[in-house]
Amino acid sequence: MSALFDLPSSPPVSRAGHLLDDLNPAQRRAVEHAGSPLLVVAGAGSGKTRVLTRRIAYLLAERDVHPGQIMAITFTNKAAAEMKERVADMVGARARSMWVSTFHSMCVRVMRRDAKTLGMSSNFSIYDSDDTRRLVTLVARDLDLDPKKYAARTLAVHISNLKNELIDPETATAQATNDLERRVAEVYTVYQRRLRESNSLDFDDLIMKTVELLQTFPDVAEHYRRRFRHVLVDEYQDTNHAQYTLVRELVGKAGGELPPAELCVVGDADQSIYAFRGATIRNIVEFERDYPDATTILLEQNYRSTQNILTAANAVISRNPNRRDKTLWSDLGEGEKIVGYVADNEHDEAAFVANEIDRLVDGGEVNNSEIAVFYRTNNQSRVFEEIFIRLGLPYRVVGGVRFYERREVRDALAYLRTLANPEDTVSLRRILNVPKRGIGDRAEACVSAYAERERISFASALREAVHDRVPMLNPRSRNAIAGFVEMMDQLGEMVEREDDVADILEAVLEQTGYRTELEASEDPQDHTRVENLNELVTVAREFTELELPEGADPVPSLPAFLERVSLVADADSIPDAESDCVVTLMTIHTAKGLEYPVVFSTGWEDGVFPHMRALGDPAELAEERRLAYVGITRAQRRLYLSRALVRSAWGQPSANPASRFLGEIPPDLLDWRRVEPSRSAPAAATTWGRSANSGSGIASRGLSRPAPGKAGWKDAPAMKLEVGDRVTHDKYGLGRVVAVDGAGLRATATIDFGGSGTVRLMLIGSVPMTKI
Ligand SMILES: Nc1ncnc2c1ncn2[C@@H]1O[C@H](COP(=O)(O)OP(=O)(O)OP(=O)(O)O)[C@@H](O)[C@H]1O
Ligand SMILES: [Mg+2]
Repeated sequence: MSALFDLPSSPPVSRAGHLLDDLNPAQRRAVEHAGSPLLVVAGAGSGKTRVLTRRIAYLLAERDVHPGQIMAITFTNKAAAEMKERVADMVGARARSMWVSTFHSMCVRVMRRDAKTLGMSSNFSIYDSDDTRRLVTLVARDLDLDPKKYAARTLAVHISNLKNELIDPETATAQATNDLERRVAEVYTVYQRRLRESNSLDFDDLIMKTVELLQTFPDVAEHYRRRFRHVLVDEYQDTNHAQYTLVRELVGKAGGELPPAELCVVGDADQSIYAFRGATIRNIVEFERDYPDATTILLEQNYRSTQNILTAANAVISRNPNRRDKTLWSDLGEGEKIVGYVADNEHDEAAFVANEIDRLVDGGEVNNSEIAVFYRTNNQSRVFEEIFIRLGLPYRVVGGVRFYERREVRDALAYLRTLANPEDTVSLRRILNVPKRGIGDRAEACVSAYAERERISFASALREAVHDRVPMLNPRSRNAIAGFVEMMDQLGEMVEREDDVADILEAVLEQTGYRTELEASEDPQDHTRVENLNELVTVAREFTELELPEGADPVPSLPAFLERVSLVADADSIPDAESDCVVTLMTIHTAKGLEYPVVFSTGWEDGVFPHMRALGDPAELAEERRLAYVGITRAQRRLYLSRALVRSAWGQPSANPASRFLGEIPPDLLDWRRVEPSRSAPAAATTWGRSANSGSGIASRGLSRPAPGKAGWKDAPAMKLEVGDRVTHDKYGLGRVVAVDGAGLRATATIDFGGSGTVRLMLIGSVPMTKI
């Protein structure tokens, strides 16, 4: 559920009063502000996105700005579509001529129009991370690099980092100071040349080339600056250097013939969670230096969450060094306590979440669509899916292995991409022998070597092969290539005629024999593949039937379709609250900007969250803590934090201590439904024990409790503790008692063990703990 673009929708707004009525004074100032660059900085849920959307409406309704003069940048395509829809609700169809999109979609649009200026053709392909890796692999192989020493994935990350910093291959080469950097620069140089020969751009190029275009060709920059008089950016804390520069170029500088465009950015440095993509809070922190006449507005009231949730979030984030402290408050009341749960293992954790969802929904408090389950990494979704399926609980997983990443779908799209852009070598080589048609690796290598030697594209080299000009090629391969080229030419005629993309796709699946081969297969997986391909045809059919926005240039459906599928991101498949009544499962990264009445945030274990990688690295740990802050602040009314004592990762059960972030939440905000049983406190097993996996061998790791009913434990006196007592525990070390509950058999103490977290322990039995 995302209630982010909640403009008043009926009746159409025409008075400023209506647009400003339900804003607080600071928000109102941000909406009304005119002239100088504007930065709105504020913590989570304080209405930043609301201000941005409302500002657009205000510009149109009250400042006579034409929709065509507005460019707004959101973090996902879905957010962009929603924002646009809301504004269209208010001002009618003319809102359609605004550009509201992600950075990437915006750049595709610019590049389609102006690629020729950079010497490229406008039918370029967009390489996603998988294509990028394939091309890097090919390049590294051609350069004879040892794949063990230089993994394609790593090289690709380095190249991406360079591009995010707008460093071109020449500069990278000149700046390289060690062996790795030199290798990276070498691969980058060839990789970039190959991209160009393939008439393709990777994701990072979309931004970098657009910057290059604007910086190298003042008349092009001038065109966009004249057009876009208002630039608005949401989630500014997650922009990288390239995106920052792009915004600067679009806005233009003071002192020129044209005054700079009005810039409005909103963000929260505490929510910067994309450093691994080069995002830097520098952009937000130094906004006032970048734009000396800037105005900054702070928002302090949070309208999303209850105070308990906010206090917990504030407590966690306040542990980060070098941050500007913010006062964020809510008048929604204290609300429920945060529920904590310590599970035996990940199955137990999932069972707890599922039962609790059942209980909340049965009780009529919320419906499924108001509930989200978060985890740190995608692979954690599986156990939830298993149990949700078993219980018949409707859900949707956002992200993970996506439809467009499936092999058969990628193959089909590679055909379409090759048809749209014959120079697209990665796509062409992918489908050259799929389905098998007798063009083996050796033949491919001969063609590739010839292409490289003659400095022609792989597609041109294939044509040369048909005319027997490629050496070392045997006649059978040559015939196979001739057959392939002829088939592609025939399909290419459909593209020239601008047939519907769905018809072209159908023709591809039939003429290549791809579908027939899968249908004839005995493997049940192949039948699923046929279904996926049929689904792709349906997507294409729907796309063809989409109504064109008013005033939009009619574009042939093939390139437009390919562009659409290239830019689909995880977050674009977030269910709509109104139409899909499902529980949403996703990573915390994907949940950025969203809000849900009930949030289950799971896997709060050191090594899981914070991620293993971050444990020894203060900068990464700070980023994980920001992620914790983002996770907590998605919750409106109820927040559950859970962890598992043992979790299987890569087939191995491993015991994880509590996430250190749990220990940073004031204990009085937490209601522990189940605590970690102390090793010899078997009562926990009888009182709460509900391990979905007991007897799975995990007990041998010494984490399970002794079987209930063993002699002796009931007779042991309960340890006497009071709030404030200091204790030392065999496992957790030093701690301080923060609460004591129950008596006799039910006596428990909640103890703050600092870095090891806050734990509620049974006091009966021989607790491995001493009062000091
Ligand atoms: N003045 C207001 N009155 C009532 N509700 C408001 C007000 N401002 C914001 N809200 C509501 O508060 C919630 C959070 O707003 P919004 O999503 O815009 O915050 P944000 O600062 O963008 O959050 P995040 O940092 O998570 O992106 C939304 O449901 C929004 O409708
Ligand atoms: Mg927001």
